[in-house]
Order: sequence, then structure tokens, then C-alpha cells
Amino acid sequence: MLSLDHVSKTYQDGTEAVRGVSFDLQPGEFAVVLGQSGAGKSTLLRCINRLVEPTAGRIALDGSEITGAQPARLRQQRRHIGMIFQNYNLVARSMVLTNVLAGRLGYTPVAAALINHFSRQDVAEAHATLDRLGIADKAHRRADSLSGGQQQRVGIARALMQHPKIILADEPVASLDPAAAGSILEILKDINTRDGVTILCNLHVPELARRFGRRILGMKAGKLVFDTVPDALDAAQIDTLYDMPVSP
Ligand SMILES: Nc1ncnc2c1ncn2[C@@H]1O[C@H](COP(=O)(O)OP(=O)(O)OP(=O)(O)O)[C@@H](O)[C@H]1O
Repeated sequence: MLSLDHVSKTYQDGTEAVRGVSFDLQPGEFAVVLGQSGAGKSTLLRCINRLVEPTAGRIALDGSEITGAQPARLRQQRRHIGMIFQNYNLVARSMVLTNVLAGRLGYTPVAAALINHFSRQDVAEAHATLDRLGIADKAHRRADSLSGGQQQRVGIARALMQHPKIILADEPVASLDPAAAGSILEILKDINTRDGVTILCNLHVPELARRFGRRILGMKAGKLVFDTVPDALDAAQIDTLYDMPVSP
């Protein structure tokens, strides 16, 4: 469903953050990109929805090319791609419900979106989604009054409102304590298995990658260095990703 063909990104200062990355994801996969800080994971994920413009290569979603898409088509393609961020990317001073409804913007006429006018159906769905994620009672709170784990649930609810085919999760638990991290990844797993949404998730902790990923893509210095399944991931492979050994 997602296809990357020799994707590269060189930033203006000459940093080669992503170097010739190719892989395909099948519908319903839960794939983790594992690598240390600076490996290029975030740049890679952002290339997929063109928050970062790749400098070379081709990216396609369900056969429709994202690279080179004109703005109107790109907007349409982005509807299908939910994104979750390490720092949640919520509008801090806005209500939780407003943040969640932002996930419908890609489907809302511009004039209505400008005045934050959403259909009753969208509002009902936003409440139901918050309920599913266990924070129904927070709908009318300011986003920045929530804990980190709760804010990430709002980020996930916003992504779900897009009815995405795929969710890109960029270090979604890096700012959370282990318990909150586990519950956020459980939520992503549930969305993957129950809703069939494909997940591509950046992580830097091997143990979490092993626990939640059903496929693990190892990334180092902008390149994919392995593509494996958790049971086959060994200590030597993990050590290749990190400058300091992390395995016993
Ligand atoms: N806007 C930018 N301009 C120049 N270089 C950048 C830019 N953004 C990232 N980089 C560099 O690109 C490389 C890859 O960064 P990236 O953030 O993609 O890695 P990462 O694996 O996601 O790490 P982290 O988890 O710390 O964000 C790093 O060397 C980083 O310094």
C-alpha cells in the first residue's frame, strides 16, 4: 500500500539525512523504524507526507504517486495519512475537541474550516473517538492542561478523524514514562488490528520495537540497514544501529 523507491533527502546545509531508502508496506502491517537519534527516521517519515520534500526517489500510496503531486492532489492524499508527533503538535490553548476536529479539516470546505464549523456528525464522531481512547471527560478542557499521555491520545484521536489508511507515528512515546508509553503503543496496536490501519512508527528503544513491531526496519546514518521480524532481530543487528552497544 505504501511504496518507497530510492528516497533521499539532503538538507540545504548538505546533511544527507535519508540516503536511497526503498521498502514496501503491505496493508495492515505494523512496521517500526528503529534507529538512534539522528539516524534520519523523522526525516524519512516526513518525506512520506511531504512535510519534508524528498530530494530524490518516488513515494506512492496505493499506486498513487505522492512525490510530484500538485497541491490539490497532495491535499487529497494527505487525508489518508494520519500523523502523530513526539511533541503531540496540538494547539495548546484550544479545546481538546477542537484539536480532534482538526482531523476533519481535509474533508471540510475551506470556508467552513476557517470558522471552525464542523458537521454534527463530525462532532459526534470526535466525542466517540475520545471515548474510545478513554478521555471522553476531557473534551472541553484546554489541550495543554492534559498530561503527556492524554495529549498523545488527543493526537491519535485527531489522526483517527481522518479515517486514515496509514498512520505515521514519529517517536510517539519518546516524551512519556514507560507506563504511558506502553498504553499509547497498545492503542496503536488496537487501531492496527481492529481497524486494519497500517502503522509506520519510529522508535529508538529496541525493546519497544520488539514488543510492538511486527516488522522492524533498522536505520543508520540515513540508510536502511536491515528489514526483519522481531523474532529474528538479534543483539548484533541492534548493536549495528547504535554507536554505543545497547544489548547485553
Ligand atoms: N531542517 C534540517 N536542516 C538540516 N539538517 C537537518 C534538519 N532536520 C534534521 N537534520 C539533520 O538530519 C539528520 C537526521 O535527522 P532526523 O531528525 O531525521 O533523525 P532522527 O533519527 O529522527 O533523530 P531524532 O529522533 O533525534 O529526531 C540529523 O543529522 C539532523 O541533524
